[in-house]
Order: sequence, then structure tokens, then C-alpha cells
Amino acid sequence: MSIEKNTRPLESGIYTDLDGQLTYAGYLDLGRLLSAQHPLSSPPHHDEMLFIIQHQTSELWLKLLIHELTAAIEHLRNDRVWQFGKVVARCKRVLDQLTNQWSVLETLTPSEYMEFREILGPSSGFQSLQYRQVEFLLGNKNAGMVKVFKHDPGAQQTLQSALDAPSLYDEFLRYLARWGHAVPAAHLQRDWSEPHARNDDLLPVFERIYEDTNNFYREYALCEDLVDLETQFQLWRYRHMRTVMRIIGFKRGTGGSSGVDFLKRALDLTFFPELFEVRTSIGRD
Ligand code: HEM
Ligand SMILES: N[C@@H](CC(=O)c1ccccc1NC=O)C(=O)O
Repeated sequence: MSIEKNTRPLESGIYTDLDGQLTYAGYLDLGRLLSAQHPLSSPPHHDEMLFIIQHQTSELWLKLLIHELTAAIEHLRNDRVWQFGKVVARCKRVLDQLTNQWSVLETLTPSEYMEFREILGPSSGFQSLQYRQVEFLLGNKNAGMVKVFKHDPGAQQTLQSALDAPSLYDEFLRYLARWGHAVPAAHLQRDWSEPHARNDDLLPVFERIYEDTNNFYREYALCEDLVDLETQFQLWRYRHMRTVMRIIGFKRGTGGSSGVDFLKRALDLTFFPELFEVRTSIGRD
């Protein structure tokens, strides 16, 4: 019997004549996907493949994240709270993947990286269009980033549209206003290309929700979803900064920045400031 030979026989129903049919490789366009790794080091450096694939897989997850965050914003705009929760749950898991993936790149030592770093020229993750779109969707708007894409008008247009559109938090504040919460008018119609400006007047809105969670359970759950998203996103930033620190120390970045110091400063940014501040103020007399 095959079990004794430690093999699994094919079943007779399994398709083996796939000429002209939709196949795995065809559906997934694997011919293109798996021939898109082009190491530049010469002679080829063993670890450049890791470097390329780490970035390419990150870009694929970022693509899904943009897809899901865009849907999340659209659900919120249309008061589809349950659907919003489903999509955001997926975003959190995608961010988990992106964050945990740093452990693969952390196996690259400084000595190995230095052997091929020079081939990267001025290229840098700083120029990732999809990463910048995610930052803008979450609300970290920065008009200055658009000029980084001057060399690519299509990319520049995509980023400009993301800059000009309301972010997740903007749509959330509009949602709260529609459902009777006292969101100041300045947050309901404004120049969306600016980042959200922290506002004391929003604190009572969130205090009311967090102090009466039975009544406002929908709003409360949405708030906690946003807190999860920001926390998870910060973990990605932190792991990136620590990975960079262990691989290039305090060297300048290939993109022209100061390196680790520049990445550390991103950790002080916040998408949803009032959602963290409300935690300080609730429960006080
Ligand atoms: C050896 C590995 C890596 C090193 C040494 C490194 C280093 C750096 C440095 C120094 C910067 C600052 C900009 C600059 O001057 O270049 C940066 C930015 C960035 N990197 Fe990396 N990086 C690495 C891997 C990755 C990976 C795998 C990704 C995944 C896509 C990534 C995405 C980014 C992004 C999105 C930024 C912009 C961050 C921001 O604007 O706050 N990096 N990286
Ligand atoms: N900024 C990195 C280079 C780097 O990591 C990189 C280069 C090209 C494409 C993506 C990259 N990833 C993140 O910045 C460095 O300074 O070594």
C-alpha cells in the first residue's frame, strides 16, 4: 500500500490535462510575479534576493491594505458600521503580517548589507508610493511628500488625490456628527490636504462615548478599532527603525535623510490624538 511507501497517490478525478485552461500560474500571473526579481550586485550577492523579496512582499501587503482602507472609509461614509468592522479587522491582520515580517530581514547582518548597499544608489523606501498612500489614508497628510514623485507624473497624481481626500479620521468625525455628536464644524468641512489638527473641543465628544459605552457601543467599538490601527501601525514604524538601527547604525539613509533619527521622529506622530487623550481624562470627577 502507498501508506507504507509514504506517498499519496493522485486521485483519478484530479485534472492533469490543463492545456488551454485557467491554471494556478495563469490566474496568479506567476510568470510575471516570479520574474520580477532583478538583483543588481555583480557578482550576485546571496542576500540581495532577501532584500528584494522583503520589499516586494511588503508592497503586495500594502496594496491590499490600501484596498481595504479605501473600502473602510467608504463604508463609514455610508454608515455601514458592521461592514467597516469586518474590513478593519482584516487591515489589522495585514498590519500584523507587515510588522512580523521584519524578523525575516533582521537576519541580514550589517556586514552582509554593506556588501551590496552601494548598488541601491539614491533609492529608498521613502519613495514608496503605496506606503505614502497608506499614511495619507490614515491622516498623516504632508503636501511636501508629493514632490518626491515629480519623476513619475502618474504616481504624483495618485498621491495628490489621496492628499486631497478626507482621511479615515475625517470620515469618522463626520460619521459622529451625523449621529448627533457635537463635533465642531471646523472638522466637517475643511482643507483635507492638511493633517488633522488636535482640538480640545473634541475631547468632550469622546468622553461622552467612553463614559457611556452601553449607550454609545457602536461609536465606542469604532474608536477602539482606530486605536488598534494606530497602535499596530506604530509597531511597524518602530520595528523598521530598530531593524535599520541594527543594520546601518546611525549612517545617513540612501534617500538623503539623517537615517535612524529621521525614522524616530515619525514615532511622535499620531493619527487620532484625541482617542489617546480621552484615556487620560475619563473617570475623573
Ligand atoms: C536593510 C533594510 C532597510 C534599511 C537599512 C532601511 C533604511 C531606511 C532609512 C534610512 C530610511 C529614511 C529615508 C532615507 O534616507 O533613506 C527609510 C525609510 C523608509 N523605508 Fe526603509 N530600510 C530598510 C528596509 C525597508 C523595508 C523592507 C521597507 C518596506 C517597504 C522599508 C520602507 C521604508 C519606508 C516606507 C520609508 C519611509 C518612512 C517614513 O517616511 O517615515 N524599508 N528606510
Ligand atoms: N534607505 C536604505 C536603503 C533601503 O533600505 C532601500 C533601498 C531601495 C529600496 C528600498 C529600500 N528600503 C527602505 O528604505 C539605506 O539607507 O540603506
